[in-house]
Amino acid sequence: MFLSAAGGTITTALSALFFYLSRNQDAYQKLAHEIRSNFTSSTEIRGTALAGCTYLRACIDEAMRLSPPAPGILWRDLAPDDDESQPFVVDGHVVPPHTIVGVNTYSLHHNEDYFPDAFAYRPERWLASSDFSPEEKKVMREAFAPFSVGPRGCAGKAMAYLECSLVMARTLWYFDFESTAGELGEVGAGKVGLEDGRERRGEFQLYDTFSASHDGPYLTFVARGDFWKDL
Ligand code: HEM
Repeated sequence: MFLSAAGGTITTALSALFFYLSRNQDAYQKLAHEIRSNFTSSTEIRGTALAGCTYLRACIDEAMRLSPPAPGILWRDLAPDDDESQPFVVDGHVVPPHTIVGVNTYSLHHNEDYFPDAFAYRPERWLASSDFSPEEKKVMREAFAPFSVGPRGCAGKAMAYLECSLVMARTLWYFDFESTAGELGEVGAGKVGLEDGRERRGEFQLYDTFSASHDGPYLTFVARGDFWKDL
């Protein structure tokens, strides 16, 4: 359980992050600038300085919003020791005993009522300084649930953010990257002619098994000067 919770989810989160950054130059340039101006050597890329990279966090959250590593429905019902003499009420609806209920995370994250411009990769929506109103930001924050919520939510959330942050920040320290030329560079992307809902080229495609699986992305990395010699 621990390995499957930690491994598949992290690889999907990182793959989605690389995919969206390779296709959104504005976000890529802002993130590369944040990493390359906040640190003076690769060994500094850790701890509170890394946690303080707000654009990096926004990029990670926006990738997990668009392509949540656990994209399906996390079913719930009353626990055996819950008091069934009291009605189980969800958002004003009485749910009869022994009924399972759940919310699909992919749908939640693409609901225009919660996320304006829901299919666009816009890390700015997570920044304090963004154009979104405080009310819009509050709604988005509350509707964002890649790790689920409550007592059965993800036990590894902090580690997940640390892993994603470290991998992306250190990659951008040592390399530039872009989508690989030709057909391989399109692996993982939506395409006209695929099944309904999979036609958006800019969207990283997920296949919901127990946790999500995916294809690609294939990227080409170019070393930045001589920095790689520290490795
Ligand atoms: C981006 C990465 C990750 C995402 C999106 C994610 C997402 C989730 C979600 C949605 C659940 C709730 C499942 C449910 O309610 O049925 C969960 C549970 C869990 N996660 Fe993660 N996870 C991630 C990384 C990790 C890592 C790195 C670890 C461990 C180091 C981990 C350990 C766990 C464990 C142990 C549970 C079960 C908690 C419980 O049932 O009490 N996860 N995760």
